[in-house]
Amino acid sequence: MQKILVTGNGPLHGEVLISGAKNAVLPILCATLLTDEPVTLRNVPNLHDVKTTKKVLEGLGATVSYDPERFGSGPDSEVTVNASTVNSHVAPYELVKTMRASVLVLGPLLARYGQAEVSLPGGCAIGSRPVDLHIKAMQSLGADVTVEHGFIKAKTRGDRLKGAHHTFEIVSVGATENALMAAVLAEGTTVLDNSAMEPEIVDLADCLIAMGANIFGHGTPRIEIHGVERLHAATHDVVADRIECGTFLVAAAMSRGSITTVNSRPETMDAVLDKLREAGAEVTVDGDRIHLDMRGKRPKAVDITTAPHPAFPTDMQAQFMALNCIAEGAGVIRENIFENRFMHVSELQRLGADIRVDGHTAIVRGVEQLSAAPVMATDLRASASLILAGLVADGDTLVDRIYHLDRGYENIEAKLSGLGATIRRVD
Ligand SMILES: CC(=O)N[C@H]1[C@@H](OP(=O)(O)OP(=O)(O)OC[C@H]2O[C@@H](n3ccc(=O)[nH]c3=O)[C@H](O)[C@@H]2O)O[C@H](CO)[C@@H](O)[C@@H]1O
Ligand SMILES: C=C(OP(=O)(O)O)C(=O)O
Repeated sequence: MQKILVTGNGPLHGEVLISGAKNAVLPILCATLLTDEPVTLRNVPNLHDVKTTKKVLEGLGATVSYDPERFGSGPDSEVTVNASTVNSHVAPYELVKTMRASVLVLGPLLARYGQAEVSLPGGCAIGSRPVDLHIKAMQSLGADVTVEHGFIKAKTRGDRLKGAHHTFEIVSVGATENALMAAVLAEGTTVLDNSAMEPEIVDLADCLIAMGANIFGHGTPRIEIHGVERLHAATHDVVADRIECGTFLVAAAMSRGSITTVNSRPETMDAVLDKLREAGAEVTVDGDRIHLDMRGKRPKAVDITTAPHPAFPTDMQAQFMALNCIAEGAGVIRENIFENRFMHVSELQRLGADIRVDGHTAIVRGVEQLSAAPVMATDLRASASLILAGLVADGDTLVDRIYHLDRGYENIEAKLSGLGATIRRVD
C-alpha cells in the first residue's frame, strides 16, 4: 500500500495551479444523465472519485470519454459523457460504498427514466451521513420511494416527476443537489427552501442552465426551478476547488512561506481567507490569483466554527486544526456539521500536538515544534491535515492509508514539491 513521506523543510514559496472542484465535478457528472446529448466538462480534476463516478455512469450504460494524455492537465482537462446509451437504473453497493456522492444519480435517474435503484451509501469515518433528506425531497416531487435490502428504490407515480414546494429540514449540500437535478425535468415549478448555498451548487446549476434548464435563485436559500421536457448538449468549465486551494494556503501559512494560487476562485473563499488574515497572513487577491505571505512570522491560533456556506467549511476544519497545532496561542474549534470529524486529533497528537476534545469542541494550544512520527490517515481532510503537520514537523513523517487523499487531491505531492516541500510517495 502506498504511503507519503514528508519531511519538515522550511517555508513554501512559489505558484500552484488549483484544480477543478471535486464537490462540483461529481454532481455535474451525475447531471449528464439528464440528457441523451453529449455533455463536455472542462477543468476536470484527475481524482479517484472522478474515476469512481465514471464507473458508476458506465455501469448505467453511459459512455464516458477522455484523452488520458490531457486528463488532469488543468483547465484543458476534458471529459465527455454521452448518456444516450443508458440501459440500467441501478447504482450498486460495490461502487456506492466507496464514494457516497454516487447517491447523486438518484435524482437524475428518476427524472429522466422514471425509476432508480441506488444502494444506501452507509456511514463513513466522519459520521453516519444518512440520506433521509434526499429521499424526502424525491417524495415531495411525486416519487414513491422505499428502502429495501440496502437499496433506495424510487419510481415516479406518473410519467414525470411533479414540481412541488419542498423545504429541507436541515441544510444539506447533497440533498439540495439531488432535488435540483430531479426538478429540472419535472412537470411545473419547484421551489426548494432552506437550500444549501455552496459554490459547487451554483456551479451545478450553471451547468444545468447551459443544458437548457430554467433555474433561479441558486446560491440563495430559495431555488426556483421551472421544469422543461428535455435538456441538451453543453460544455461547462468546472469551478475551482476552494478546499484544495485553502489547503495549500494553510500549508504556506504554517511554513511561514509565501505562495500564489493560480486558477482559483477567491470570491468563494471569504470565510477561509478571513481566518488566514486573522492568523497573521497578508492575503491579496488579483483576479483568479490569491497571494499569501507570512513574512516569515509564526501564525497566530484562530477560533473556528464550522457551518454551511457562506460560513466556515467543515472540509477546512482539519487543516486549520493543524495550523493551530504550531501557532502562537490557543484556538477553539467547533465542528457543527459532522458528529465524528475529529479523527485526525489522535494522529496530530502523535506528532506532539496539544489538543483537548470535549464533544464537538477541540481546544488546540500551539507548540513551538511538532516532531515527526508515522501516522494513519482516516479520511480525506484528516489526510491533508497530517501532511500539513508533517511539512513543519522535525524529521520524516510517514502518512499511511493515503487512498483517502487520492479521492480528493490531484497530485498533491507534485504540487507541494513545486512549492519547495520535501515530499514523496513510497510503496
Ligand atoms: C461530494 C460532496 O459535495 N461532499 C460534501 C457535501 O457532503 P454531503 O452532501 O454528504 O453533506 P450534507 O450537506 O448533506 O451534510 C450536512 C449534514 O446533514 C446531514 N444529513 C445529510 C443528508 C441527509 O439526508 N440527512 C442528514 O441528516 C449530514 O449527516 C450532515 O450532518 O457537503 C459536506 C458539508 O459541506 C462536505 O463536507 C462534503 O465534502
Ligand atoms: C467529506 C468530503 O467529501 P465526501 O462527501 O465526498 O466524503 C470532503 O470532501 O471533505
